Amino acid sequence: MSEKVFPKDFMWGAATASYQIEGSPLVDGAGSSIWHRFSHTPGNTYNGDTGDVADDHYNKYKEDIALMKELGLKAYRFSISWPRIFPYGKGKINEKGVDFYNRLVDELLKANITPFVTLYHWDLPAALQDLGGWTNRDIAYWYTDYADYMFQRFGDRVKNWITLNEPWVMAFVGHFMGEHAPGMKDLYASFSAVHNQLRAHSKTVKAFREENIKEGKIGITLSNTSHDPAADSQEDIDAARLAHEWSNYPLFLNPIYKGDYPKGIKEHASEFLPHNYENDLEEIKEKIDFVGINYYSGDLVKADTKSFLGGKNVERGLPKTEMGWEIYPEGFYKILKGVQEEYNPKEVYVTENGAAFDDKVVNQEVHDEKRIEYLKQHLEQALKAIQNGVTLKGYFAWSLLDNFEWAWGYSKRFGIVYVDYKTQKRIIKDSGKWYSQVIKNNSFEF
Ligand SMILES: OC[C@H]1NNC[C@@H](O)[C@@H]1O
Ligand SMILES: [Ca+2]
Repeated sequence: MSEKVFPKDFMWGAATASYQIEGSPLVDGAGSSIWHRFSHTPGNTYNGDTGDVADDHYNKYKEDIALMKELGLKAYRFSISWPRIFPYGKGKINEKGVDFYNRLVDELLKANITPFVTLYHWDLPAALQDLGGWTNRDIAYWYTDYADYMFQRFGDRVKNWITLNEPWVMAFVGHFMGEHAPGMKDLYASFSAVHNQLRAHSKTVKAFREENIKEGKIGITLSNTSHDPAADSQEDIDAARLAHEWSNYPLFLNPIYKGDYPKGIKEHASEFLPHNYENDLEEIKEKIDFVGINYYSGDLVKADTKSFLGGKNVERGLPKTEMGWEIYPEGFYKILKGVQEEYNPKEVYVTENGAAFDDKVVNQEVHDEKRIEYLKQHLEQALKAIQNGVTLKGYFAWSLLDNFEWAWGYSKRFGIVYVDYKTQKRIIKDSGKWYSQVIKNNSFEF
């Protein structure tokens, strides 16, 4: 393979999530989600933004799939909204909710685009939160029943399944920092949410195997930030390693592949792990078909006794995206290489990578050269990872469309396609045009 071309059949895609793009959160019998509640609670989101309309994808999905086809996407990663299917999380099924995803999947297949379905991208049915949500051990059963029902209804057409999106963010930004739904600030609840998400994930993998879905593959998507020691001192090196074990793929892949939490977590955070967590480790250890890696940025970690796990993030002084995240492409390589070395997954997909910049429309065009530069720098690192033994099979740009960026509302634009929220008009940005050339050439050089 020439040094700039990706392997044949490399899976080029783009990613979105239900609450961020669909709108119509309570239409056609859908139940409320914790993000509907959180965004409707004053003070929680920028400008009081909510997912009530978002990109109106619930109604415009055909137009958006035509856009994906125009871009030449091979695959599309999206999430199913659990409360559209089970308005109360369990029990009563909402056929109209199932219907929406049936129409979406059928339209994707018609356009020859491979669906990659995330079963859970944070919009938990609010009724389950009233029962404790991810801190209630029974959620492992509620989630598995929901997932298994999705396998039964869509398994004939959907072959690639992701159980959870970024369980670390759900657990800690949602239950410790309080900046995401359900808005808790409780470290014990956070580790309980980690543990119950792992239990739910592995029970679901077992149920998936029993469904015998032809050519079916199941994996998990994990968030990652490349953490380097601020100085070449043992305490900074240790702090950076601990930050890696806690906030990156090891927190979940160590239990899944090796049957226990990472060493550093057991040494420094065992008091927060649920009582008798050891009894669940054998069940959590369950083979998966691929690992989904999300990557955006890197930081430096400096030893700091006042911070959780004894480390605080400091900056390198690199250029930043609109999110204030430093642009560190080398960290992408480190994360990809690291996951292969530490757990040797059969397959790896980059399930999210992208950047928010201050996009402006000029004569119906968006000249987002910074985003093209960001994507190119990161694709160079992804190709280098493949050339160094990483079993990387595909890459999903985050995101197809500008959308609801959680607590930041609509103030941060990650799309390769611009959305004018007043008119719901879509404009393919220069980065979208560039990305369609990458797909055509299977290379970032053309
Ligand atoms: O912050 C950008 C993205 N990060 N991963 C999860 C997605 O839902 C976010 O929009
Ligand atoms: Ca097992």
